[in-house]
Amino acid sequence: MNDSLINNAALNSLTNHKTPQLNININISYQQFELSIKQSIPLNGITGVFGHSASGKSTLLRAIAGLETTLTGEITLVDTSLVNSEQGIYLKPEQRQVGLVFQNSRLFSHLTVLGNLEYAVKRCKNSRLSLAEVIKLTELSALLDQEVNQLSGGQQQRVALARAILAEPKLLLLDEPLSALDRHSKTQLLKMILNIQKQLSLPMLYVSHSLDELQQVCDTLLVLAQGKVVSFGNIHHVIHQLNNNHECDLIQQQTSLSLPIKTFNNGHGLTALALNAQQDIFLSCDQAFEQQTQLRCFILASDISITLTEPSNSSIVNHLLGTIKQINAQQNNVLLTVICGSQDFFVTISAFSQQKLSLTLRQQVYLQFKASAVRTFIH
Ligand SMILES: Nc1ncnc2c1ncn2[C@@H]1O[C@H](COP(=O)(O)OP(=O)(O)OP(=O)(O)O)[C@@H](O)[C@H]1O
Repeated sequence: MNDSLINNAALNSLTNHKTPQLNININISYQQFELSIKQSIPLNGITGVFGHSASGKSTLLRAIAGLETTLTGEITLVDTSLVNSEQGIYLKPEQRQVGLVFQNSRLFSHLTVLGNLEYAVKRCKNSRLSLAEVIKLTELSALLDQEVNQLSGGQQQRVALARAILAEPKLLLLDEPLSALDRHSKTQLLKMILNIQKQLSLPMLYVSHSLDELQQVCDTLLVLAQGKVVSFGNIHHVIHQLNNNHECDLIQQQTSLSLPIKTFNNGHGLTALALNAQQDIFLSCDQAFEQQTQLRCFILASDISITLTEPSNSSIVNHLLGTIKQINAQQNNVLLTVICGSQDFFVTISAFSQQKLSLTLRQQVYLQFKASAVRTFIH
């Protein structure tokens, strides 16, 4: 494990003792693969689980859900011991109060939507949530009489989500729930998942290959490589740490932001986000921003360029004054970390341009990027 990538300050604030935790300390050995995870995860909001293929993401979720029988160690969910191999504790999946939604929805194909949901209600021992409430949250009221095999992939995933929620889990595990869907359905379901998380205060662990998806909905990110944790903490901090991690080669280098919306529409189709008291960031306006006060967005490091003087005759709308904090050589490119106010921005330029502009540490520069370079995945 690369300890330098674990963001200790962020970790301490996240693992505040008042927040209930999922404590994991487990080993799983397959012939060709070993998973070795020791991590406390605060049970608030959505925690993303990210990593290359075969890094152990699904194995971790399966271990928490009780579907991996060969593990040793401990898993504690709040104050319930799910696994303690020394004490011989190994709760069955149905005893864990952990819900699981997979990539394919695994519904009962011989039942209608309502039949699938009623089955979940019958199996649930609690009754905090009403069926009507869950149908509303998952927007299934128009589909109740339909056979599930007549539904689209996105509709089936909504039924799977509803069924998992109806079991009233303490933790919901989502394993690539959107990977088979088109972008429109992904956006719709991501919004729904966010809303459900907030309405029910239901903590979630969300596995995805797509950093764009995770960046939009997760508060915390856990990054795995070869069965081990390489990074954990606040989503923006972790993404920024990964920018400088050559070995991982996991992400497109980027600046990840959550910013307040200052002006929804400036009259020219641009939305202004408040970076700080002096500086705004403009992006193309979307009707959905009108409902929001805060926006998650990201800017690829390759979409930002550097000038030494403030551009006054440019069509590019975003110009930010900043100071070079770090210069990281990467083959023919350099990754610059430039601090603007208190926000780090990441910029890749060619080594040739760095030489041409004689860029050095602590130098003041202007960053420039188009409104269209400020990206959002869902609104
Ligand atoms: N039952 C098993 N027996 C042997 N090896 C297994 C078993 N289950 C998983 N593995 C191995 O464990 C490794 C991790 O698999 P896992 O499915 O957890 O990865 P992942 O990060 O979820 O990958 P992907 O993103 O491709 O779904 C893989 O090399 C896989 O072959």
